[in-house]
Parts: sequence; C-alpha cells; structure tokens
Amino acid sequence: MANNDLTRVKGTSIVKPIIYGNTAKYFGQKRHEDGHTHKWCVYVRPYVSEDIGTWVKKVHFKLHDSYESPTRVVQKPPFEVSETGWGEFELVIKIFFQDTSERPVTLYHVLKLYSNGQDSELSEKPVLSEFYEEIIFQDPS
Ligand SMILES: O=C(Nc1ccc(C(=O)N2CC(c3nccs3)C2)s1)[C@@H]1CCCN1
Repeated sequence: MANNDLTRVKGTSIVKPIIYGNTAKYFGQKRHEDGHTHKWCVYVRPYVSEDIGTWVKKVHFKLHDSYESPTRVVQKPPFEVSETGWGEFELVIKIFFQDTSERPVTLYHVLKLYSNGQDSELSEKPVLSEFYEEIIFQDPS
C-alpha cells in the first residue's frame, strides 16, 4: 500500500507496564538536628519482574530545591532514591530509554508521608503511594 500522506502506518507497538511512587516511614519522633520526621524512598519499577535496565538507561528524580543536589540521576537499576524529610511535595521523575530515538517520559508524583492527610497522627505503619503506568513504544526500531 502506498502511504503518500503523513499518517503513520499503524504498525506494532510495545507496552511496558511500570509502577512508580514512594514508601515512607515515620522515625517515631522528630530528629533534633534537622527536624526531619520520615525516611522515604521514591522509585520506578517494572510491573512484572524483569531487568528494567534492558530498556531504561537512566532515571532523573527531581526533588524539592531545598534538598542538596535536588536532581538525582540514577544510571542503573534499582531506579530509586532514598531520603529523609519532614513534608510532602511534588517530585518530577524523568525516564530515559536505551533506545535514544525514544523521547524521555516525565511523570509527576506527590510524595506521601502521612496515611490520611498532612500532619495527621503519625503512625508507625509504613506508608505506600504508588501508581501504574504504561510506557508505549510505537513501531520500535
Ligand atoms: O512539606 C513541604 N515541602 C517540603 C519541601 C522540602 C521538604 C523536606 O522535607 N525537606 C527539605 C529537606 C532539607 N532538610 C534540611 C535541609 S534541606 C528536608 S518538605 C510542603 C509545604 C507545605 C506542604 N508540603
């Protein structure tokens, strides 16, 4: 079929399901030296067990500017950043692919430290906030 117009011929597409988000745990009390109350980990993981490094080259985690070196670059799996802090804020997650012809994907995640609302009673239970996303590669080269 001659495809003279600019529409892309519907070819194959590859769907790569991922999970992104954070876990958090209250220290049990406020840390005197810096006022931090929680440790947390933000991450990008494959939805099914696989070596995500075969198709993800690196991940940038952009933290709040008050953090030292707020843009954290993770060059190999596991693609995660562990930190401590006292509050919830929006992080930017930028995923770069081994196939450099594929544009990076940017995700936004609001860090969750409190099980039900900011400054709610601080529980000892870990907090989990994660989301499912599908990375779609059209006509992968
Ligand atoms: O909390 C919030 N924003 C936050 C930004 C950064 C936070 C944080 O936890 N930390 C900065 C880091 C540092 N500690 C010492 C030197 S830098 C530990 S919290 C907003 C404000 C209202 C609701 N949410």
